[in-house]
Amino acid sequence: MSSEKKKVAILGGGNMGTALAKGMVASGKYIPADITLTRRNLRYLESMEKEGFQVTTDNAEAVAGADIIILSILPQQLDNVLDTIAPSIDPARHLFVSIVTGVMVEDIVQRVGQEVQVIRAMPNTAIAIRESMTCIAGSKASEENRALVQEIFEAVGETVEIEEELMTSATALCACGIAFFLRSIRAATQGGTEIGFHAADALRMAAQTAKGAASLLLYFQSHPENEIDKVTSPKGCTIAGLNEMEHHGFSSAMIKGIKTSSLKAEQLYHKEK
Ligand SMILES: NC(=O)C1=CN([C@@H]2O[C@H](COP(=O)(O)OP(=O)(O)OC[C@H]3O[C@@H](n4cnc5c(N)ncnc54)[C@H](OP(=O)(O)O)[C@@H]3O)[C@@H](O)[C@H]2O)C=CC1
Ligand SMILES: O=C(O)[C@@H]1CCC=N1
Repeated sequence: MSSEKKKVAILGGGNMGTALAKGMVASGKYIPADITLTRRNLRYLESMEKEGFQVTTDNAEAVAGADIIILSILPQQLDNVLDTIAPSIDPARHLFVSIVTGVMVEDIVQRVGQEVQVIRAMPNTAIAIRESMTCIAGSKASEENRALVQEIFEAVGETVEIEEELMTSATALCACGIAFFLRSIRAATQGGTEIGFHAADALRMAAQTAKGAASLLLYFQSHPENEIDKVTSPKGCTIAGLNEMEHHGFSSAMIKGIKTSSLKAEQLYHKEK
């Protein structure tokens, strides 16, 4: 069966669940009626319902009507949801995709049955505009199901297949990474405002500059230092500013932040057990 024909239940229609649903529809491979979103407070899904998505508070009912179940609740909400849906799971039909941070495939199958196929995916919020970097791990799933999940996420951005043991690292680098790069754009905006631009103009200028920097790397497939070397004129203002940032720990702060996020991601589910 091709992915277009599959019915999807997204359990946890919050930030990621709704962004993923919108991205899937924007890809043209799904229509809103194919996708059911669940959450306890349906008031927040009214706009999705108006767009034609199915919405319900009943996770078991959503599972019963779907082929692909996407877990998009918080780590601390997972056990409760899995226990509720366990009786409705048909391992021959259902494919589970978990985007829940810090939860291993083994954690899920231990709760719902070893025969259930589970693939982990770690997208980021750019999935809403089909620009996600999604890391996928599911070496125990069938090739057909892995291809299916890859197809879903390739329609909403770039994908890379990784070993599951690297999933928390992927979370820090790519999912949390959106916030890290956004904060650096905000900082650039603050600098731009201090040197003369209105904040809104500075933000637009900084965001397009950041997009240009990332695009250079992706287009030329080059190393950042190659591109930096082209900007830093001898005795110039770029190297003066860059070195000042490094004296204040710019690279070090990013590296330490990513390591801290990765450690935290690892503890989100297991620490509370
Ligand atoms: N935000 C991000 O950038 C990324 C997040 N992730 C992971 O994705 C998952 C979701 O994150 P995010 O969307 O940001 O979190 P949100 O808190 O925005 O979404 C979680 C949703 O789950 C719903 N929920 C809670 N309990 C239940 C339940 N029993 N049944 C159905 N729905 C329920 C909540 O709604 P209500 O309270 O109304 O029930 C809420 O809307 C997390 O595990 C996170 O770690 C992964 C990649 C990126
Ligand atoms: O902050 C979090 O825990 C989630 C996981 C990755 C992005 N947001």
